[in-house]
Parts: sequence; structure tokens; C-alpha cells
Amino acid sequence: MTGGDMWAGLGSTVAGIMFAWAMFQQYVPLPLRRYVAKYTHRLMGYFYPYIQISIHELTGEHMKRSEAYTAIEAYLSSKSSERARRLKADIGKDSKSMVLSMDANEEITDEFKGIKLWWTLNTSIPKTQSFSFYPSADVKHYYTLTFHNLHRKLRKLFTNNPSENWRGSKRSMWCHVVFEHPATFQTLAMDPEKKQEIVDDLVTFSKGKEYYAKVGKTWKRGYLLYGPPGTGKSTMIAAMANFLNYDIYDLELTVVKDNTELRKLLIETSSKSIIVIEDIDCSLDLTGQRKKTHEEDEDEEENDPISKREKEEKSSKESKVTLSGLLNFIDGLWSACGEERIIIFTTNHVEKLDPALIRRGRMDKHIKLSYCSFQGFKVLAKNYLDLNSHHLFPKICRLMEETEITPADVAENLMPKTITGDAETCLENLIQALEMAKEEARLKAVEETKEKETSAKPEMKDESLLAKEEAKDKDQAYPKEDAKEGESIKADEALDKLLERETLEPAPDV
Ligand SMILES: Nc1ncnc2c1ncn2[C@@H]1O[C@H](COP(=O)(O)OP(=O)(O)OP(=O)(O)O)[C@@H](O)[C@H]1O
Repeated sequence: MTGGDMWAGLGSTVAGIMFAWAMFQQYVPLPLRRYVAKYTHRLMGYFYPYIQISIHELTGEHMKRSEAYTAIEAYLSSKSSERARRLKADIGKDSKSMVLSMDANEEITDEFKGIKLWWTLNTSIPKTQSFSFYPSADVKHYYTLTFHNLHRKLRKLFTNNPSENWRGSKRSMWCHVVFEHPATFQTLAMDPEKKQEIVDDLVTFSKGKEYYAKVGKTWKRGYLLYGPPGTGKSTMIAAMANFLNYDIYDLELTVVKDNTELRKLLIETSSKSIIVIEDIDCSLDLTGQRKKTHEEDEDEEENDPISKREKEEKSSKESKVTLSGLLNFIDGLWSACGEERIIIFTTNHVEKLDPALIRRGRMDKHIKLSYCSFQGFKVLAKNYLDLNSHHLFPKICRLMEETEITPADVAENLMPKTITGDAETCLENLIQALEMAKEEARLKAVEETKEKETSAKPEMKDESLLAKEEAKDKDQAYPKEDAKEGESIKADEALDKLLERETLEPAPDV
């Protein structure tokens, strides 16, 4: 086939397609055309793995300029002058400077959190004007943002206590950033069986839509994560979110004004999300609020006017969320708005929490995160040093049985401190840290025993003094008429000696 034949063949194919398209548009009824269009789009979707988002310049009934369009224009302004080939010049707001922006049908490549994006400025021309060469006032502009389907769902981390650079809309009480924590259940140092149990629980929950509907329960689940600092509570939340592909709402209770605001925040959370209240024991004086009666408060205030004023000032700044408000948040009627939600409380002091807050049904699963076990260490050794075994492992195992160390401390020691730092040095660092922890624990125990002894002694002395005073009182109240002065002095001396002996004897263990 010659080049000329090929071009002639291609030309007639294109003409054939265009003719068929014109026939289709003219003679096929609209509902059928729509039906065909719908399925062609779906089919195209399999081959075209990109997502496109259009942001139109004029929106709404009154065709007002969209805020989003203006924001994108401003955002792209500097990028356009650097990267676009065809630029549009305009006079700036101050009428002195020239503002450059991308021209119609121009494309700019951009990057967001490592994801490649394309911005295009498009024009849509009304059908009646399609063949006019002159710009028309009816020509509408819109930006198109294109990115790969893979990045369609970026997990988000929301907060109700944002710092300056957090994004959010004026209407929402939550602000967000893209959630990018790398933690997974694989990298979590924990006993494998316990870990598997949690994973199974999450899978059962996420597939439980019908089950929850059948038993008449809202599709939500509460987890209480408790344990000492550095045992992986926050890390586990991140692993859960990554595993389930859920967003996280990090609820800072101390900045929530009152129960009404708490309810509003709850309503604004989306499905497929984890709502977290970290350090719940520090967030609110929940136990105090319940136990302290009103009368007690009044008594205290009357006795101390300064404390009353201080309290008033403090309470005007502090959150007025109450325990009952929080209980309502977890399982009140409003908590049923939305589904597939997990609520997590974390605490370092589970014993401080009001039992009502963490009873089963509210916090369905209580997960204790504890000091690092040898199994946990092996996970970290694999993560940090790519080691499955080492001749120092048995020593580490023995030390871990003898002392307590958090996974955070183990992780810190397993991180090479220099570029040339090898696995052996890291393991030796860990052994050193374990030996230090063991020694510290021993010294602490000695210190505690001493403290117990000293705190027990004054008590005994006090009791003895009391006995002495009582005896004296008795003597004064019922003076023995026949007792001679010398005898009474002797009795006192004997009592003193007795007391001296008692205070010198070691105190019994309490
Ligand atoms: N179980 C664990 N598995 C893997 N890494 C862990 C684990 N626990 C802690 N770490 C490491 O220690 C760091 C601190 O842990 P994390 O913040 O999750 O602890 P926490 O229990 O939430 O502490 P806190 O109570 O102080 O908030 C993490 O960034 C992680 O690198």
C-alpha cells in the first residue's frame, strides 16, 4: 500500500464515521441517544483512567462569578507565567501592573502531594455562535482539573481545632488536610493474635451493613484504646484508617463550646470515618462533673471569693460539654445520622474514666496497648532493620521479660543514628536501653520501699503520741489521789521509752 492509498483510506473511514454520527444525532430519539451515551461513557471509563473536575466561571441562578474559579485563577497565575506557552494579559486591580494568566485551551502540569495533575482552561461556546470568529460575551470559561483515578480517594484528617494552614470551608466546622500516615497493621508492633483479632473485628464491622440493619442497631462501633504513652494508640488509629480506607475526625473536646456544638460537629461527620477523642481523661473533667454536687461547689465558693472569681473566669473559657452530652454524642438519637462510623477514645489512665462512658455497647471493644513484647520487637526489627533473626535476639528476649520498655523507645533505638549505623549497633543500643530501664526500675522500687517506710513511721508516732496524751489527760481528769509525784514521773518516763522503741522498730508493710 502506498502512502497516498493509506491517506485516502483513512479519509473515507473518517467521513464514514462522521456520516454515521450525523445520522445518529438526527434520527435516533433523544431517550435512546441518552441511553447509548450513558453506556458509551461507562465503556470509555474502562479505557480512560483519569478523573476530570470542571470548575465553571459563572454559577448559580444569577450567573455570579464562582469563588472557586477566582481562587484557581489566582493560584494558577504564577504557575501560568512560568509554565504556560500561551498567556493572556490583563490590567491588574491597581490599574498599574499587568497580570498574566493562561489563555483558553492551554494546559499546565502541576503536582499535589506527589500526585501529577493537569489544569486546562476551556471555553464553551453557545451553539448559535459556533461559527462566529469574534469573541462573544456568551462564551463561558471553565477550568478542568485532571488526575489519575488511582488518586480519587485521598483520605482526609479533619480537626475542629485547626492551625493556620488547614483547609476548610466557611460553612463547615471541620478543617482538613490530606491524611498520609504510613502506619499499617503490618508495621504495628503487637502480639500477632491480638492484632489478628482487631483486624477481624474491623472486617466484620465494615461488612456488617445488613447485619446491623437486621438487629436494629446503628452501624457504628466504639473502641477504647488504653495504655501507657508511647505504646502505639495513635499509630493504631492510623493503621485502622489505612486498613479501612476511612477518613479521620480528630475531635478536640476542650475547644467545643457546649453540647449543642458537639452535636453539630457530629452531624457534619461523613460516613466511612473514624471519630477520635484522644486522651479523653484530660479532655473534660467528666468524673468530676458527675461527682461534685452543686452544694459542694457553693460551699467552696462562699469560703473563698478569689477561687469563685477564678472559677468563673476559667469556666467562661472552658468547654461546657457535659458527660451526658458526650454520652448522647456516642449513642443518642443524633448519632444515628450517618453510618459506618467508628468512635475511638484513647487514654493513658483508664481507671480515671467514668464507667458509664466506656461500658460495653458504647465502647464495644477495649484494647489494651502495652509495653513491647518480644513478638512486638520482632515486628519492629523487621520494619527498621529488615532482620528476622540475629545472635543478639535471645539476649533482647530475656531482657524484655525482665523489664518494661515501650514500642516507641524500642523503635527509637532501632533507628540508625548515623548513615553508616548498622543493625548490630542498633541492637546493642537497644540492649543498653533495656539494661538502663531495668536498673531504673530497680532503683525506683528501692525508693518506693523507702518512701513507704518513712510515710508509715510518723503515723505510728502520731498514734503513740496520742496514746501518751490520752494517758496524761486521764491522769489529769482522774488524778490518783494517792499517787506520788515521783511515781507519775516514772510512769511518763516508761511511756517515753516505750514510744522510743516503737518508733525505732521497722514499720510493717502496708
Ligand atoms: N505498637 C507500635 N508499633 C509500631 N510503632 C510504634 C508502636 N507504638 C509506638 N510506636 C512508635 O512510637 C511513636 C509514638 O507512638 P504513638 O504516638 O502511637 O503512641 P501513643 O500510645 O499514642 O502515645 P501517647 O499516649 O503519648 O499519645 C510512633 O510514631 C511509632 O513510631
